[in-house]
Parts: sequence; structure tokens; C-alpha cells
Amino acid sequence: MTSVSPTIVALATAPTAGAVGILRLSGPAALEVGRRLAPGIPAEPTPRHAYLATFVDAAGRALDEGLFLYFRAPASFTGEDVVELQAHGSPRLLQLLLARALEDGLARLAMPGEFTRRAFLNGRIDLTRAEAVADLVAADSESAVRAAAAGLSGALSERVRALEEPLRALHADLEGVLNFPDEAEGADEDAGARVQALRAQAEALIAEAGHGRLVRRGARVALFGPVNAGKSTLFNRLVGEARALVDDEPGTTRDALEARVEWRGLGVTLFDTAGLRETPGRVEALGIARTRELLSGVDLAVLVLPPGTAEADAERWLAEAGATPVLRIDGKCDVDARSSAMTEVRVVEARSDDSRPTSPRTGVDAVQGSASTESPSTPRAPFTSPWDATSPPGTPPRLRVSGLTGEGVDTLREALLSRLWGGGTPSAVALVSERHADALRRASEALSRAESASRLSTLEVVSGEVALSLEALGEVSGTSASEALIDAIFQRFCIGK
Ligand SMILES: Nc1nc2c(c(=O)[nH]1)N(C=O)[C@@H](CNc1ccc(C(=O)N[C@@H](CCC(=O)O)C(=O)O)cc1)CN2
Ligand SMILES: Nc1nc2c(ncn2[C@@H]2O[C@H](COP(=O)(O)OP(=O)(O)OP(=O)(O)O)[C@@H](O)[C@H]2O)c(=O)[nH]1
Ligand SMILES: [Mg+2]
Repeated sequence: MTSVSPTIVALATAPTAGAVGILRLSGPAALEVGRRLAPGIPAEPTPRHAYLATFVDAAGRALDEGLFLYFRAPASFTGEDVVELQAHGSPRLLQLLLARALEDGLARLAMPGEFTRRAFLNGRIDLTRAEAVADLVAADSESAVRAAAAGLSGALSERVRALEEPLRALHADLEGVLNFPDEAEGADEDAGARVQALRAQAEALIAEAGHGRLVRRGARVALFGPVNAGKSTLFNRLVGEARALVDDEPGTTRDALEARVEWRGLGVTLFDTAGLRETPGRVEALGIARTRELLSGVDLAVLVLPPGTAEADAERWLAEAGATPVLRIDGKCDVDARSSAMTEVRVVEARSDDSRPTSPRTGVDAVQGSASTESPSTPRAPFTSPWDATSPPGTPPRLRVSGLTGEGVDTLREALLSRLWGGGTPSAVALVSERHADALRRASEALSRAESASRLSTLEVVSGEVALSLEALGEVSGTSASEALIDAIFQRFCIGK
């Protein structure tokens, strides 16, 4: 395969000015083309040795002085001969070098992802690792970097293999019993149990796809609630900059605003939205319509309620989020509730000598695990804890936050992370993509059919389903990926990768 591939060339670095820019060649003519650009290089250069060389144009005029690297097949990234010219990072200079490399027709421009595709086709990396290369290039948060790096070193690949190998062994056992019933007698005995165990493993991987998506594209969190609740003030506080306009006039925010932050390595896109109210003006109503649309597409909505909000109103605002999970908080908690209070708050306050709920971990608004900076068992004076000590017994405590003073904001951040992520750290995740999850689902479904067939049907049927499951799994690792699937995967890469 290596010897018939045409030689490809592309810039391996971004087409913007940088300290160094790299032109990379892969294929049988890589060295020849490379030496035309760097004639001072010996005909048989030492592999992996960095030569300082003059790069020249077709007329032999110097274009740059840079490093020349040769990797001899198969000990290279692609498994083919690879040559790199590491030049100064002028985009124009690199264009000239690229044009020169193409000039004699010995090499053609690489297609997107073609270097990595060759690494895959030449057996250097499997499909999940090739995908991790693209994930790493696209990573824009620490958790995305770490998860992709884990994928590159084989985290997902190994888990898929831990599924694929026993499944293949099972298939071989079943086929053995079917084809050589005498020799292989009994090899199918525990088939049902083996299938079940493998299916559980597949399901566990599928369950990680949600986290994979969060890590890959970051979480989306929107602040919403009635006008003037202090959403924009809180947004600015969470972002750490005065991004949103704040004013005491209700209806200040019209267009939703977004900002990207990184919390504990997790990328989070925060949205500030137009406040909701019953009788908005025309333009404001448009903003409110946008708020509703946005709420339907986020991972988590934060309902910011001003002090003294009546429960019936709170319920109404809650409903605006539709199916999106909501974390409800009491905003402007620095304001003395008594001055702005409505009846409900007074009723609750009359009971403020009630002991705090024993655990804030129950219910939807709870902070889980060590993420909470507030120990639920520590007794505290009323109004100093970010957790509302005055919540009626039996209801989950609500977080009290002030965007103005910053009170409760750290706890809110942890509560958001814990709701988005649950326990553990965002970095320790296998990046299961939608593509992987889809193939794993098909593998799991086939196993489920195999499992019932093991009770109700013939061994042929069981074995057939196990084979289907293997085929679906092979789409994850690449062992049975079709040309079309491989095309689709590598087209997402950038040129030069
Ligand atoms: N300059 C440069 N930096 C780069 C790359 C590159 O191609 N060029 N890479 C491109 O993505 C990444 C490094 N990936 C690489 C992966 C394998 C091999 C390689 O030569 N593998 C051989 C030998 C292994 C060994 O010596 O341990 C092999 O697998 O046989 C090289 C780079 C990131 N940095
Ligand atoms: N005391 C106090 N005042 C606050 C707090 N947050 C906001 N405010 C004030 O409340 C008013 C409204 O604040 P915004 O942050 O603009 O409220 P909003 O929810 O974004 O309002 P709209 O965009 O109009 O829906 C401003 O005068 C803020 O200074 C807070 O935590 N405590
Ligand atoms: Mg606002």
C-alpha cells in the first residue's frame, strides 16, 4: 500500500505568521522532492536527524534557512517516508516552498486529514486514535485537551478492544460448536451470560457519550428569569468582566449575550438573556422569544429570582425552560428581604429559627460531593450561608447569590459544574463521540437480540447476532469501517493534518 500511494505535501502549520512554519511531505518521493528544495541534504540522510539547510527555489536562489527532517518508512507518523522542512513562519514564504514542492509533479497537495488517514491505513493508529488527533487539534478547553490526549494514547481504543476481543472469541466458540459439534462441545454453554456481560460494557461506554459531548463542545448554560432580577450583573460576575449592560430599568437586556469561560477545565458557554415579563414592548417581546428559543437548546438553565418572588410566579418562570434542566437561585441576596419582601418571604422568615435541612444534596438544586464549599452539617447564622437556611422543610435548599457583592457566586459555580458533570473530574473521560455511540448502540442491540436468542432460538441465530455486533464495533475501531465512513471521518480534518 505504501509504495503505490502518491506523495502528498501540505503545510503542517496554520497559514498565519508564526515563529516557525512546517512543510510536510509523505510518500515514496518525499525525500526526492525535499532534496530539490534543500539541495545540500545528502542522498541518504540520517533519519530523525535535524539538518540545518538552505531552502531554494527552482532557480537555486535561497528562500530561507531552516531545518530538514527525514523519517524513513515505516518509522514515521504516516508509516511512509516523511520529510519536513521547518522554515521561518512567513505565510508567503511557506506558499513559495509549497509551490516549489508541487512544481515538478512528483507530489500533489494533500487532502484534508490525508496524513492521518495514511497513518490509519498503514496501521500506525486505529480509528479512535485518528479521531483523537482531530479532537486534540480542535480542543479549546483543558478538559478537551486532556480527554483527546487520553484518546491519542489509546484510552478509548483499549476499551473498545476489551469489548471486541472477547466478542470475537465468543463468536469463534459459537462457530466452533456449529461447525464442529464434537470437538467444540460445551463451548457455547455460558454464551448467554457472556453476551450479557459484554452488553453491559457496551452500555457503559455509550453512557459516556454525554460527557464526551460536554467536553468536546463545552457546556451551554443560560441565565434567565424575570426582568431586573440581576441576571446581567450575575453574568458579569461569573464571566469576570463587565460584558453585559446593567441598569435598574427593567428590560435592559434585549439580545442574548454569550461568553466563554473555563471552569475546572470544562469549557462553558454562558448566556445572559432578555428578562421575562408579562407585557413587554414590541422589541422586548422579540428578545423574550429569543430567550425561550435559547433555553430549549442549553444543557442547563439558571433561573434567577429576585427577593420576594411569589411561589406562583416562580413556577411560571420555571415552566419557561420546558424540558431543559433548571437550577433555581435566589438572586440579590444582599438585599434585606424585609424591605422588598412579599408575603411568602415573611412567612418563611417567621420560621428562620428552624434548623437547616440536614443535607442540601437532596433534590434538583443540590451540590454533590466535594464540589460544595459549604458543609451542610456546619451550623451557621441565618443569611450568611449561600444555601437558603429559610427554605421550608421538605424543599431542597436554594442557593442565595448576589451578583453585586459576589456572595454565593463560587458556590453557584460549583453547583453548576456538579449539575453539568456530576462527580469526578472532566479530564478523566473517554471521548465517546456521537459516531461511536451510534455504532456502540447497534452493537448493544445486536447483543440484546443475541441474548434473547440464546434462550429462545438456535445457536445460528445467536452467532449471527454476535457477528453483527462485532461488525458494528469494528466501525468504532476501524477494523470494519467502510470506505465511505472513513472518507466522512477524515473530511472533518484540516488540510495538513
Ligand atoms: N514536527 C512535527 N511535530 C509533530 C508531528 C509531526 O508530524 N511533525 N506530529 C504529527 O502528527 C505529532 C507527533 N506525532 C508523531 C507520531 C509518530 C511519529 C513517528 O515517527 N512514529 C514512528 C516512530 C515511533 C518512535 O520512534 O517511537 C512509528 O510509529 O513507527 C512521529 C510523530 C505532533 N508533533
Ligand atoms: N442589591 C443588588 N442589586 C442588584 C444585584 N444584581 C443586580 N442588581 C441591580 O438590579 C438592577 C438590574 O440588574 P441587571 O443585572 O441589569 O438585571 P437583569 O436581570 O439583567 O435585568 P433585565 O436585563 O432588564 O432583565 C441594576 O440596578 C443592578 O445594579 C444584586 O445582587 N444586589
Ligand atoms: Mg439584563
